[in-house]
Amino acid sequence: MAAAADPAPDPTPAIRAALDRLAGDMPALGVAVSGGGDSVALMRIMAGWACGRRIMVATVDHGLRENSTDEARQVADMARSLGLPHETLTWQPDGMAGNLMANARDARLRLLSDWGRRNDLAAVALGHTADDRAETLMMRLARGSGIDGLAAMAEWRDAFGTRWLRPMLGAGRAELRDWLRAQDFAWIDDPSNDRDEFERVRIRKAIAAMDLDIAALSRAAAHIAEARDALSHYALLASEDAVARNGSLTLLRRPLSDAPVEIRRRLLVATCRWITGADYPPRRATVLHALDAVATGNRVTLDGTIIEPCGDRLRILREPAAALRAAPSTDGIWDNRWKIGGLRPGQHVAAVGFAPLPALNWRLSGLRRDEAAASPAIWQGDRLIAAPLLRPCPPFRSNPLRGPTEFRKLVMAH
Ligand SMILES: Nc1ncnc2c1ncn2[C@@H]1O[C@H](COP(=O)(O)OP(=O)(O)OP(=O)(O)O)[C@@H](O)[C@H]1O
Repeated sequence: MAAAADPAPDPTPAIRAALDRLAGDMPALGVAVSGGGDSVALMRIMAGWACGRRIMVATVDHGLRENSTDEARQVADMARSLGLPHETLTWQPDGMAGNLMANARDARLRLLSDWGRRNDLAAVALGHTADDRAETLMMRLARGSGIDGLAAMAEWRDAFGTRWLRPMLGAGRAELRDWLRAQDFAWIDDPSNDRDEFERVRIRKAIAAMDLDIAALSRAAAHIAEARDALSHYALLASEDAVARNGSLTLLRRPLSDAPVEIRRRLLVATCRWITGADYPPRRATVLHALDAVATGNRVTLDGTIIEPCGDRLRILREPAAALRAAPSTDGIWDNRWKIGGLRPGQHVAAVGFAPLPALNWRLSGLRRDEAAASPAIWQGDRLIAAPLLRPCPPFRSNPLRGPTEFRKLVMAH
């Protein structure tokens, strides 16, 4: 008599435990489901785990494959059968410039993030697995990435204004598919997962050819992530005296210059992102170059900011040229830095600029000239109505979008 095949191991208890750890007290959560095996498994596991929590499902239709609309509909049907509300979010690529996959991923995260905000979701869960983490680690090793890159895929991350959760990093892709098969649950196979022109597919095949242990690679990435978190804590300590004012930041030079280069790099990146609101850090080589210049007492520009040694301090402010390039705003959110209240129809926010400064007597504001030039002003056509940072002018109100808490978050960001 043939021996009965071993039942597929059940990956769900570990994933439910990860969900408890990452999202235990969140009342409402989203799950992003492409229809592939991993995210379908996650949706099914979350439906069973919900226990009174509101779980919503979204699929992004990139329109990049012929049947993408039909696939989104299939996911909607699966969600409905689990009693979960589903929404399809449509991406309209504006041209095909740049790296299509990276553009599609960023667009996907932005659409999902807006969806999460509209629906009051505390976080959105993604279906990345131990295989994804292992592949990312290998890709980044091959590119010579720094520690943040090698920390490949954390269990949670804040980006695009949303908290993303990855509760399945402890589970393997094959294990999840075995589980789905054993339960008779369907999923959609994406043919591009087999196309050699994608770096990830080539790496996946290389890992298989070398018979590398996915779980061990994934654990290595987790260890690197722990080391990265320790560095972030050290950086936070070195920046304890940071002062945020009028959209600029001042750091003490001493703890900075005494710190190892990686700590200084992390601080400069956090500072830059705090000022500009950029989703991604400036390139490593550019940051290291800026650090060298600053160490020798020079003023440099970095990614739309000015970094300036000033006695025992380092000041980082918005570069006026970058502020002048920022799109004029009619809703009050300007240059990804300021929220201006009290705008009337026909008025917009744009940089103060240099020309009108004498009329505003900017010296009374205590701001420096370049700081004043990069600050927000209310314009009617080409007439400057008010510059709230230079002189308070009700009914206009100005609030920076980020304060000291956001700075600390950015130092710890991954
Ligand atoms: N089109 C999409 N719509 C919604 N979520 C998506 C979409 N594509 C990817 N995701 C989310 O991002 C995660 C990682 O994306 P990735 O491209 O690695 O997955 P995938 O190959 O599409 O398949 P799978 O769903 O099996 O993870 C997915 O698990 C899913 O949570």
